[in-house]
Amino acid sequence: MIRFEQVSKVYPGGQKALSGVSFHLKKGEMAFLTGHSGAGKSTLLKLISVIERASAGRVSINGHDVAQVSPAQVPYLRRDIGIIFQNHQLLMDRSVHDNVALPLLIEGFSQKEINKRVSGALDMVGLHGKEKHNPIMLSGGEQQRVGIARAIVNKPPLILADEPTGNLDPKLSMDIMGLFELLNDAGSSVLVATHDLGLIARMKYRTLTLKQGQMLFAEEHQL
Ligand SMILES: Nc1ncnc2c1ncn2[C@@H]1O[C@H](COP(=O)(O)OP(=O)(O)OP(=O)(O)O)[C@@H](O)[C@H]1O
Repeated sequence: MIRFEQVSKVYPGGQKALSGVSFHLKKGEMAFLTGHSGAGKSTLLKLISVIERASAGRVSINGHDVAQVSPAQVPYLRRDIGIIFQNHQLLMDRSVHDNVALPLLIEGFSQKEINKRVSGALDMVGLHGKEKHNPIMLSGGEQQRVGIARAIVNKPPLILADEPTGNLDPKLSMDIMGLFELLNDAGSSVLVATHDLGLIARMKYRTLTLKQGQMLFAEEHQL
């Protein structure tokens, strides 16, 4: 599904974020991505979602080299990726319903289908009944869950989550991880970047570890 071959990223200004990173996330696999603050986790997710481009090496999704994807094609590639950002990136002047509906509107679903799916996604993240609220009226953890509902509402084949449980208490964190497991069981590939070693320890998934931009462990089966 996702393959990195000797990928490096240097930001304009010379900040080296990734060096010679190689790994393969298989179709239907769920894995964690960990490492200290600044190790390059967000950068790695941004290269997959083509928010940033690699400085060297090859990033491919389903066998397609993303370097060949033109800026005009990027939105089509992103339709298949549910991205959960650290800072939610919600539209604060729109309702919770409108925020979650966004990926479905872009795909041209009918209003009836949109309402059904939005309601289902909000149920899944425990925000039933908050449709009409404005995100500004919600707590940080609730806003995070709106971002999660938006990322999963169109059941994308790939889910990328950057610290998805950062603002959530342990119970809610496990519920959200359970939700990712459900989506994984239904066929989505899932990559979760997190500092939360406790969370990783509780769940038996492969862990990709970054240290100062280099991949330390990317074994196929690490239990
Ligand atoms: N847009 C940018 N411009 C310049 N440098 C950047 C940019 N984004 C990230 N960096 C740098 O790249 C390195 C890796 O950052 P990245 O955000 O990928 O780390 P991270 O592992 O996700 O950290 P955190 O856990 O704190 O979110 C850091 O040294 C950071 O300062």
